[in-house]
Amino acid sequence: MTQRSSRPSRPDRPHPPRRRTGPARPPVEDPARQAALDTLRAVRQRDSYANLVLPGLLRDRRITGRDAALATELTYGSLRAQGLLDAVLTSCSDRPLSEVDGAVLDALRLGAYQLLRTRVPAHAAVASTVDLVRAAMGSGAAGFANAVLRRVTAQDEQGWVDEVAPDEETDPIGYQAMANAHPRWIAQAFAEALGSRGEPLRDALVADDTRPAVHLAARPGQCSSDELAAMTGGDVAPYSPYGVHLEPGSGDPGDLDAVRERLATVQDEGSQLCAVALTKAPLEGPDERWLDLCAGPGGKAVMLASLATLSGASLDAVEKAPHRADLIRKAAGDLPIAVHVGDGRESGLPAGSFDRVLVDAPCTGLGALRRRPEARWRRQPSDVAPLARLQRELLTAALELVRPGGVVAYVVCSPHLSETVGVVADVARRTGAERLDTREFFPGVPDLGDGPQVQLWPHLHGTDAMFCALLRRPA
Ligand SMILES: C[S@@+](CC[C@H](N)C(=O)[O-])C[C@H]1O[C@@H](n2cnc3c(N)ncnc32)[C@H](O)[C@@H]1O
Repeated sequence: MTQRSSRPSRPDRPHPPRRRTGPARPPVEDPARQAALDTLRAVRQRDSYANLVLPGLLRDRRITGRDAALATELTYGSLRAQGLLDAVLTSCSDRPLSEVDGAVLDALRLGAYQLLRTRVPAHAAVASTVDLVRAAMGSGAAGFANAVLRRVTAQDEQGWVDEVAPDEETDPIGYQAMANAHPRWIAQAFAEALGSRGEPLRDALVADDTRPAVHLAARPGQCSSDELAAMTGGDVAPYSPYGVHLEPGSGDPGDLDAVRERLATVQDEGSQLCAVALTKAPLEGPDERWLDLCAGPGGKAVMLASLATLSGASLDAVEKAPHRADLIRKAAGDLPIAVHVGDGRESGLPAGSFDRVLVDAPCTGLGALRRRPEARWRRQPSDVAPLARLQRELLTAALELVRPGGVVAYVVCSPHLSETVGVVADVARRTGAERLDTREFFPGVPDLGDGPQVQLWPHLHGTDAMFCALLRRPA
């Protein structure tokens, strides 16, 4: 049980300034924090993706080495932890954060993150944040930031969690959600998928809150995982026959020779396993035509096309968004992939004409939150139902496009039951498709539960939380 700390009496809560006071100073000499702050602003104002904005900023400003590493840690960390940071900052401010200027709030989050979750000394975290605020907003805002952050220093992270989280005994999911900086509804969805509220949920949320390794996939037929590991200094992955892991923060993997020369792609090991599983299910009769029904930007299509080429099959790829179809063509290079721009639900491709079909359906992406720092606070519970409807329709279309006896892999990067077993059970019932024991096609991978589907987890497998179910169209 969590003991709630009795809070020491505090000085009056600081009031945020209503408007700028005093002249702004020239930019501070703190390129790492300035880059982090500018990225937070882009994410807040323009709904940008931090992992697209920050690398560009670092490149343009020629920020490298330790400064680049610090900027990355502070940016991604502040975004991941936003809900927890905001709960703490709310406790330290006399008015709702919605009334605090957005630029000041970005800086406060950056400062609070340093205080609660890094080893940056408290005085440096406060002073550097106050400098950033002064440079951008003037001395009134700087005074407000200083007062709020000084109050944050009153406790460490655990102390604040005990204060702002729901009681662990009466609301274990709410407590774990706050302690591990996840929205409650996502922690609830994880708990339902895990069938547990206790240790497994905590382990899953902790792993989801940790910066992941970069995963590479050696291109089948071009390079082995041993060769790729030797070329990149990485480690051969534990489960995927093509996988290599690189340390988190090993730089932009797009700069690696192996990636530039198309010997490897950047791809989560879980995605590799799902694509390979589709190719392993036994088939009676021809095995010549494969289809990727939701293919952009082409990660799994490249893996499938490489394997298809080795086994004498061909790959068609459907993608609804034209710019993502272009990405497939670009990723394919000289691999023969027939790319079709269109809706997978009515692709116009002949029914019953494919031997294997992948449906890597659009989803909430709750399984890849560790790779998209801001995503967990953007997604809403109301996103789930329309996606689940689309997923059912796409899976139904796939079972029409595959020939009798052919195999469909339904894959999502989410453990949410409405997107996973809910979709598969419903479509299998309505179409009469046979659900295969998918675990057989993930050889050597432990902790796959009772089947027949496979749910991977960051805390168990070191992969994104990918879901995969193989179905066979009745002969
Ligand atoms: C999860 S992503 C696929 C990732 C891809 N398989 C890979 O490994 O790189 C889902 C893709 O489906 C596309 N999509 C969304 N609705 C679609 C539809 N109705 N038909 C076909 N593609 C669709 C999205 O644009 C997105 O590119």
